[in-house]
Amino acid sequence: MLHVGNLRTAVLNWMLARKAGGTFILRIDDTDTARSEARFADAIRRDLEWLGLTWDREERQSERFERYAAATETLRAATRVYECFETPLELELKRKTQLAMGKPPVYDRGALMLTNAEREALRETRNPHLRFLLERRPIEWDDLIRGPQSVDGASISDPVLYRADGQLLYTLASVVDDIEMGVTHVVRGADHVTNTGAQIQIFEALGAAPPRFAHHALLTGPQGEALSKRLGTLSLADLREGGVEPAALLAFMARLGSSLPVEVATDPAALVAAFDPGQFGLSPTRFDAEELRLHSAKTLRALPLAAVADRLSAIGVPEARQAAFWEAVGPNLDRFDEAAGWWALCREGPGAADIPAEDIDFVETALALLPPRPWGPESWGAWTEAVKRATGRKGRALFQPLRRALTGRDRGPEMARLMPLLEGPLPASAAGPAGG
Ligand SMILES: Nc1ncnc2c1ncn2[C@@H]1O[C@H](COP(=O)(O)OP(=O)(O)OP(=O)(O)O)[C@@H](O)[C@H]1O
Repeated sequence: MLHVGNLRTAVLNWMLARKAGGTFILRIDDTDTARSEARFADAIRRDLEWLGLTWDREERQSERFERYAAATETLRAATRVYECFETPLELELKRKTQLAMGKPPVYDRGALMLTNAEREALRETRNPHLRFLLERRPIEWDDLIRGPQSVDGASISDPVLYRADGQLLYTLASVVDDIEMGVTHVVRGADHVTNTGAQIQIFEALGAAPPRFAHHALLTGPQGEALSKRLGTLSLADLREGGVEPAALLAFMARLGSSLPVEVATDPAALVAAFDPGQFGLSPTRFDAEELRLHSAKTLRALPLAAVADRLSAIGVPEARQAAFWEAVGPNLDRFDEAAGWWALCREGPGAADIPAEDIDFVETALALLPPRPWGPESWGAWTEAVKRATGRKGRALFQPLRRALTGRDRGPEMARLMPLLEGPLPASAAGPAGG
């Protein structure tokens, strides 16, 4: 399930591709046959579609195993891969010993020291895993976000390409794909910087020029704590169910931690046009779900009718009433699903008026002064003026009970706009339940 951190990667890649007029590829990394299920890929597609992050091509790694095997043979012929037999426990022990001696925990290439006889003996009892042999030299690239980068090949462990159970890992598969699919730019989180050093050598060993890389800062929680998939509330599915507007989430992700402000942007083309990877900083970017919710409410209120017409139809607002309804109710919403309650009020009335005892006589008088329907934009002003003259009440003491009588609520849309939409039955009397 995608979370906001993964989404950050998707949004930046999408903007880069769209701005350059390039091709945005959705690549499903499903080489782990045990863990890969169609429902996860479906959820990813659903999340991206919800946000409008359309892709031009889809590729699945599970259909390309023979390509990865061919690349492995190329590396084998060039003696750039070697078999290792250590168990995870043995590797952990080596790491601990190195750390205890104050050494960096880099794989010691013990497998290269084995004699043929030792190797044969190990093969009898263990399945090997396969490592890529790094050249121990500095690896350099000009990162589109981080600027000139250098990773020392001697400071990283030879990366594992295939695990002992035969499972192919992302490190090799993604390089092979990038070469064969003509990938020009790889944008991903800063957790991949070291990995990029290793992968650049794999590109070169396969005779290909590496693509351009951009590593964005990782998102953290509001207190700087790490985000992880396990923080369920930050999955896209949960944000969607929590009423976050897709346009708001997109704009938030497109700008957070950049030199441009997070603004209400109901048209993604504007975000794409202003995008430049150089605008993003290196320090971790704080993500605050509460800020996102506020930004979402602001975005929702700014959405034009055309952007919400389908959803208004879905809650039963007829086309002819949509413009007036959205004008009245839209500016008052925090999340779209609240609109259904307001539409129910328009259709069905407020139900029991539930007027406080001290206001019952006042509301009784007021209801008798209601102008006849149909109500227009002037009706609220005319009614409240008449009630004011008849009762002498003014300000909050005048308006609040009248709002409550007509809507059953103490807060809500501007009454002058809402009143013409109220078609449902009104309270028959201030004290009793709604009448016909
Ligand atoms: N907190 C984060 N902030 C920004 N980007 C992130 C964050 N976490 C992951 N990413 C990015 O999301 C992309 C997908 O990464 P990956 O599948 O490893 O996600 P993950 O959530 O870290 O997964 P896992 O829990 O399986 O390690 C990568 O580009 C990675 O850098």
